Parts: sequence; structure tokens; C-alpha cells
Amino acid sequence: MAAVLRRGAKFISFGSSQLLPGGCKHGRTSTLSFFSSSNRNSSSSSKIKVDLDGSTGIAVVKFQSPPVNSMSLDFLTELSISLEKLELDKSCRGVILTSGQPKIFSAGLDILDMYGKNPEHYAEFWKSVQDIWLKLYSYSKITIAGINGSCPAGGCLMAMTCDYRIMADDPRYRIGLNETQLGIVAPFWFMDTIVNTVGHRTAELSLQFGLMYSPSDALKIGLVDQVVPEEKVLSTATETMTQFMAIPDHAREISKSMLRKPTVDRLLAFRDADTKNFVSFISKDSIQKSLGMYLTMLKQRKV
Ligand SMILES: CCCCCCC/C=C/C(=O)SCCNC(=O)CCNC(=O)[C@H](O)C(C)(C)COP(=O)(O)OP(=O)(O)OC[C@H]1O[C@@H](n2cnc3c(N)ncnc32)[C@H](O)[C@@H]1OP(=O)(O)O
Repeated sequence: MAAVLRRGAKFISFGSSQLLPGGCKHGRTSTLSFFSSSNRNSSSSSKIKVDLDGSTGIAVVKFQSPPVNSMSLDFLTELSISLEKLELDKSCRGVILTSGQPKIFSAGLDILDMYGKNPEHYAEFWKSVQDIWLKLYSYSKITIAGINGSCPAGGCLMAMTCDYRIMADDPRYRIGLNETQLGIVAPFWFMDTIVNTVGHRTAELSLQFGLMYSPSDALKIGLVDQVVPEEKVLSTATETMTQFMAIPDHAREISKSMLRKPTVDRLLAFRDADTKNFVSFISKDSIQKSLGMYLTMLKQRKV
């Protein structure tokens, strides 16, 4: 099975861990701008660009956090604020999450926020991860992930919170929860989310092996709903959004909420314990050592 998932991929192994395929190198940049015109409403913080088309009710939320859209505390905070604003905006009916960075949707949680920091930082970071999941998994508006690049771990989690997933058909891209490959364990709500998405048996294999799927394999197991040429990801997301919008909002919203509430309630009930667990786990010397070595490997991969 692992052989299937590694087909055509350029992996670099480190102990039991593997980096995702990809050869792109990036420079870090940051922008800050605000812009608005008649029917379009665009705003851009340093890491998140929002473009709301008032005539269609569709907002495109683009991740623009070079090099790899890793989900740092700042990224999560900005994303959370943008989603909150859109949820309150009556002219918005649906949100497309996508990436402005080439070849990467999101590299998952920012390892630098989990490495070499103090327990207070870990707790704050983890609460912001919980917050974005809670927000997206119970989001009242329609959400579609336009996955135009690789999407490991936290990136995959974020995509799975959406109502629909469209992935670019580039065979170099990968999606999945690869935590065990890093020697860490995905928390119960990551697990609940993948079970709800692909079913229990597939999730068991997926989580234990830390499997990363090519777009076509992800489609086969139902981790994504559609695979299209990269240049069609956004237009397909817009067409799909129109289909969702043809359903009366209140009926769709209530159905979504009824299906997802038990999963959301489980994290709400154990949120503090989950945070304590994360802080104690991530602070362990052995885990810090593994993360440090993984970071070094990521950096050494440079040509
Ligand atoms: C109870 C306890 C529970 C604990 C649960 C914790 C759950 C964890 C969830 C996670 O999301 S952990 C993160 C998992 N992510 C990964 O394993 C992805 C690792 N990255 C890659 O495989 C590759 O970077 C890529 C995404 C395929 C992109 O490859 P590309 O060749 O395009 O870029 P690189 O040269 O590899 O990277 C550029 C630059 O970015 C840094 N970087 C990459 N990923 C991360 C990351 N997740 N966090 C922080 N930084 C990252 C990489 O080190 C390079 O840095 P520089 O050398 O440019 O400084």
C-alpha cells in the first residue's frame, strides 16, 4: 500500500519519517494592503487574502504565507478573523479556501510553533488550532477547499473541515494525515474528522501508516470529491458552490450542523484536557528532539 502511495513521488526518508515530494524553493515575503471596489470587496492581511464577490456571494480566501502556508499562530489568527468577518457578512453565502503559493495548499501546522518554545506558547498555539477547526467544522456558510498543491497533516485537516474538496490533478501533490511518520499522534478530533470523511476502516489504515495520497488515490477513498486540472480548480469550485447555493440555506445549514454537532461537542467537552495533553506531549525531550531533526532534514533538502 505504501508503495502505491509513493508511486512517482520523490520522498526523502529520515528515520521513519518522510518529507513530501516537491522540488520548489521559495523566498519569504509579506504584504499588507486593503482594497475595495463596487461589487467586489477585497482585503489582504499579511497571510490571508479575501476576495468577496457581492454579486455571487462567493468569497475566495487565499493563503499567502510563503514559503509553504504553514499554519503558524499568526496565520491561524488572521484566518480566524477573516472567517469570522465573512460569517457575519450577509452578502457572503460561501467560502472557497485555496492557496496563492505554488505547489502547496498548506504544509500543515507550523513546526516552529511546536519546537523550542515554552508551555504557554504551546497552549496558545494549540488553542488557535482547536479554534480554527471548531470554526470551520461548524461554519454556517458553504465551504469548499480548492486544493492546488500538497496538503499534509494540518493542511489535510483544514481541507477536511470543508463541505467539498476539489484537488488539482498534479501527480506530485499529496494529501493525508502523516503524523505517525513524524513520530507524533494525531489528536482524537483529527481522527474523528478523517473517520467522518473516509469511513472507519480506511481511516485506520490511513492514520496508522501516516499515508499520503496522490490526487487519484485520494479520490478513490473519498478524501477528495473531485480531481481536475490545476487551472480549473477555482472555476470548478465556483460551479460547485453554485450547486450548493441552489439549496435553501437554512435546510443545508441545519443538516450540516446536525451531522457534525456530535464531533464538535466532543472537542468542546474535552478541550482543556486536549490542550494539556498537547502541551505535555510536545514538551517531552524525545518529541522535541524528533521535531528538531525533522526541521533539520527539511532545511537540508535544499539544493
Ligand atoms: C497530543 C499531541 C498531538 C500532536 C499533534 C500535532 C499534529 C500535527 C500536525 C501537523 O500539521 S505537523 C506538520 C506536518 N507537515 C509536514 O510534515 C510537511 C513538511 N514539509 C514538507 O514536506 C515540504 O516542506 C513541502 C510542504 C512538501 C514543501 O516542499 P518544498 O520543496 O516546496 O519546500 P521546502 O524546501 O521543503 O520547505 C520550504 C521551507 O518551509 C519550511 N517548512 C516546510 N514545512 C514546514 C512546516 N510544517 N512548518 C514549518 N516550516 C516548514 C522548510 O523548513 C523550509 O524552510 P527554510 O529552509 O526555507 O527556512
